[in-house]
Amino acid sequence: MFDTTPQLDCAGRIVKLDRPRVMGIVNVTPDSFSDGGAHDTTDAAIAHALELVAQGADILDIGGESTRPGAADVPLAEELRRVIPVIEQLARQTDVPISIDSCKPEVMSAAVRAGAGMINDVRGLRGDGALQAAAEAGVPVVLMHMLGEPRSMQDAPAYDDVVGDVHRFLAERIFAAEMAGISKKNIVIDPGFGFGKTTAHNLALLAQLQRFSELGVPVLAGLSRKRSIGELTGRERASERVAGSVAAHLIAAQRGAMLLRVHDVAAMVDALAVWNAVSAVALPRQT
Ligand SMILES: Nc1nc2ncc(COP(=O)(O)OP(=O)(O)O)nc2c(=O)[nH]1
Repeated sequence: MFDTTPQLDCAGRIVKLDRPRVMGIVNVTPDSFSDGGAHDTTDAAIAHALELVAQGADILDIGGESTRPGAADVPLAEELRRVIPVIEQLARQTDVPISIDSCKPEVMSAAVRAGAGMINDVRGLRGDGALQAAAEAGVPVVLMHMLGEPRSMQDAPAYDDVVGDVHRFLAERIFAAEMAGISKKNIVIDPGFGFGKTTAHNLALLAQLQRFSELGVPVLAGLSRKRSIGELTGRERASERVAGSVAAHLIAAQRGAMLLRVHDVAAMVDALAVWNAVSAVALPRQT
């Protein structure tokens, strides 16, 4: 019997989308908003990545440049220095698919050559050469919505209709990716929580997340430890936003998200264990 379950083929490493999957965040940066400096050497990043695998991560997302509001650009050579050794060594130590979180086409290409099987671009492949690099890499891509640039995106974000505007943007990026030769089965979309959005905007996007599944590709949600979670819970410190982040990602899963991008993998895996068990319960037929 042919298995028709959707899946992502990440350079031979398969992510089955039969249930929400957990993407573990590995920031090889000194300044990431919630864990900057914690894993910013090759050895520390690899150790952290393997810990996330042990906690149940289905994908690892390796990033060498912070995208937090106000973040400075990282030069190409420095970003390559940060992420490529991690990906090369990690790919030999785990079978878990590896995603590269970068906007630079040269980093995307080098990362895939080094063993990455997914490209995650917070700019939705809008950079010069990014679509071509991703098409040539032939791996799944995550297209995310961002309003403006990290430096200024949170200054005063405004939309006529945030859900409609983000929906249109992502539909356009899917079209652009397909025109560049990227197969639709290799496309994931992401509304970009916190990337040029107020908490009200993020709540509208989460409340109506189901609408994005209309675009016919898997949806990724990334709310982990973000400022909006802090505002809603009163948790000033990012590391104290685990429960709020898990709650938000469960709501995202309930509204169609198939990939959940989180720092706190063990907590998310436990929450999904309960969610999956309830989802598997056969409901009495409505008479
Ligand atoms: N697809 C996707 N990628 C992302 N990359 C980075 C961040 C920001 O989180 P983090 O990586 O923890 O922080 P920083 O960018 O400061 O390293 N959020 C997303 C997201 O929501 N979706």
